[in-house]
Amino acid sequence: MARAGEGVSVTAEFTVQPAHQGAPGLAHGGVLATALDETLGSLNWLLRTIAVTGRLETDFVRPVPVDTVLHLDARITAVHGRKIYSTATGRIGGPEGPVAVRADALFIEVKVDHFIDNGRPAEIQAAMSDPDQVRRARAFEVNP
Ligand SMILES: CCCCCCCC(=O)SCCNC(=O)CCNC(=O)[C@H](O)C(C)(C)COP(=O)(O)OP(=O)(O)OC[C@H]1O[C@@H](n2cnc3c(N)ncnc32)[C@H](O)[C@@H]1OP(=O)(O)O
Repeated sequence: MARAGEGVSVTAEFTVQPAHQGAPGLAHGGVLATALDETLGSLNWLLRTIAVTGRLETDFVRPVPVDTVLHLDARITAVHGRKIYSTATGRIGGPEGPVAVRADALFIEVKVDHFIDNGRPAEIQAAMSDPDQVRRARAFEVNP
């Protein structure tokens, strides 16, 4: 779940499942990076801008055990032309708990052609014939 906050910021929660393990009992770093990327990416939806991740710099500060709820907090730090700079933290033990992961990101605004030109034709066709498909696949509600 993601919740829109003051300014252009979001909070989200991600629960680490057994399928997300890297080392036994611990979250894989790539999965945690994905949780950060998804949370940061949802900021662009609030800007109503289509953008893709250009750069994602991740710090892994503490190991994150399976069943942990990662409390994510992301915000836009700057927008310059097509470049959207943002930053996020993931805390454990509660929204005010210690930081386990953090990331700085640069998203680049793209035209919808980016996906039409580069995506696989079958999925592009399916998305074109049912525009709500993407919304359902990425289903999150803002401040439900
Ligand atoms: C609608 C659903 C969206 C869901 C998104 C979910 C998030 C994701 O996982 S996205 C998938 C992962 N990301 C990708 O696949 C992106 C792949 N990369 C690309 O397609 C291209 O490199 C792309 C579009 C980012 C940039 O290419 P292009 O449009 O030619 O822009 P380009 O002119 O090179 O760069 C624009 C500016 O960004 C800067 N920039 C681009 N990439 C980077 C980078 N990695 N690091 C730093 N700066 C960068 C450039 O220096 C340039 O800056 P300036 O305007 O100051 O000169």
